[in-house]
This record gives sequence, C-alpha cells and structure tokens, in this order.
Amino acid sequence: MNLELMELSKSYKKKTALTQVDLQIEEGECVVLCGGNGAGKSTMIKLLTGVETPSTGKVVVHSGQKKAFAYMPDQMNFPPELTTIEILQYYGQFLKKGHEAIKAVLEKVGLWDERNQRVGGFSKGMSQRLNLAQCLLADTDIYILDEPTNGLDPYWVIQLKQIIKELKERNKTVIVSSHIMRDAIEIADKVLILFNGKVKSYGTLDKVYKEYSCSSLEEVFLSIHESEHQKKREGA
Ligand SMILES: Nc1ncnc2c1ncn2[C@@H]1O[C@H](COP(=O)(O)OP(=O)(O)OP(=O)(O)O)[C@@H](O)[C@H]1O
Repeated sequence: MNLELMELSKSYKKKTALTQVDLQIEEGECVVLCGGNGAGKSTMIKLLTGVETPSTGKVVVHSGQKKAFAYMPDQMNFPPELTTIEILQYYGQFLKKGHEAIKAVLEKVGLWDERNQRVGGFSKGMSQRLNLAQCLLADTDIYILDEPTNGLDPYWVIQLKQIIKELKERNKTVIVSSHIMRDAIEIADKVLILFNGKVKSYGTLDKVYKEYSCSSLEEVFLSIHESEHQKKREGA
C-alpha cells in the first residue's frame, strides 16, 4: 500500500468541499475519482498533491522517493512565448531529465514535430498533451491526473488510456478524476464516487454496482442523486 487518506476534510470559509475521507490506495492501481460538478474531485486532488492543505486529517505517502507525485492539473497556462521544448527543458532542470527523456515524452504525446513551435498558438488539445508531457517527464511512484481527457480528441483519449495502462504495468499508482463514466469503466481498478464532498462508494466496479443494485455507473449516479434529493426534501 502506498497512499493513505486519513480523516481528510477541506473547507473553504463556509463551504465544506470534502468531508472525512478515509481510504487506502494500493500500489499499481488506477483509481478514478468520479462525481458531478462541485463533488470535490479537484479538491481531493489538490490535497493529495499538497497544492492545498487539509482543514483536518492527513495524506500519508509510503514511498521511498523524495518526490512521490507527478501531477497533471486540469488546466495549465504555459508562457505563450516559449516553445514546446523550452517548456519541457524548464521542467527537465528540476526533474534532472535530459534531451532523450524529453524527446521520449514529446513523442509519446505526439508533439515532437511541434517542439520548436511557440505554445501560445496551441489548440486546447495540444496544450493538454503538453500538460500530460510535463507530468510524464517525472519518474515517480504516483501519477495524479485531473480531468486529463478535457480537450482531447477521440484518438488522444485512446492514447491516454494506453499511457495509463503502461504506467500500471510499471506498477505505478494512477489517480484520475473524470466525470466521463465511460473513461472510468475502461481504466479503473477502483472507482471513488464523490457527492457533495462525501465518499458515497469506493471499490471495484462490481462492488459499487452491488452496493447500489445497479448495472452501470450512470444508474449509480442517478440513484445517489435521487436519494440525496429525497433526503433534502424530507429535511426541508
Ligand atoms: N478555492 C475555493 N474557494 C471556495 N470554494 C471552493 C474553492 N475550491 C472549490 N470550492 C468549492 O468546493 C466544492 C468542490 O469543488 P471541486 O472543485 O473540488 O469540485 P469538482 O468535483 O472538481 O467539480 P467540477 O467537476 O465542477 O470541476 C464546490 O462547491 C466548490 O465551489
């Protein structure tokens, strides 16, 4: 086991974004954080990566590495005047990665031929692939990807899934947030279902389906929505 979330909560002023999360994530697993808008996916990712500090609880990382996480934020604003390769060279300095490693990741995300282009002219999908490249450049135990399919066309969604599969084959832990159910079904060993900052279910798809007597993630979500709205109506 290499990651433990202990009584993790986060509040922003009056808003509770995440409530008392207790769970473990095993080595070599792909966990997909699922949930609707405002469910708490990005907040959880920010707590995992240390971008935000928890209001209570903690994240314990069991890793021999000094830097255990590689992070792909949901959006990156790269300096527009820099070229693709200049950006990766910048990250490479900190990660101690040279030309060969940079070339390998740019080839993986299909941007090697665009290495001398200024990123200010990039499409949304190209920027997202560059964002993925900076994350893959780090050789860490845990990869955290926040809505990585945003802006990617179907070809690159398939490639991204293949990249995640390869990371898992190298026994890396991959945590992905997505509101696209189909992605979750295809790549997840486990899904974590968040609703209003609370964990509603965590485990394999079979376990989650059984818990809600459903046969798809869409049905699980509908069931959660209906029961939460029912509770709200009864409380009102
Ligand atoms: N910096 C912040 N200040 C105040 N409230 C915040 C902040 N960040 C998040 N929140 C609130 O916390 C809740 C969870 O937000 P979060 O961004 O984690 O959700 P999400 O599941 O990633 O949603 P989405 O799919 O819409 O991106 C929301 O109600 C949001 O408004």
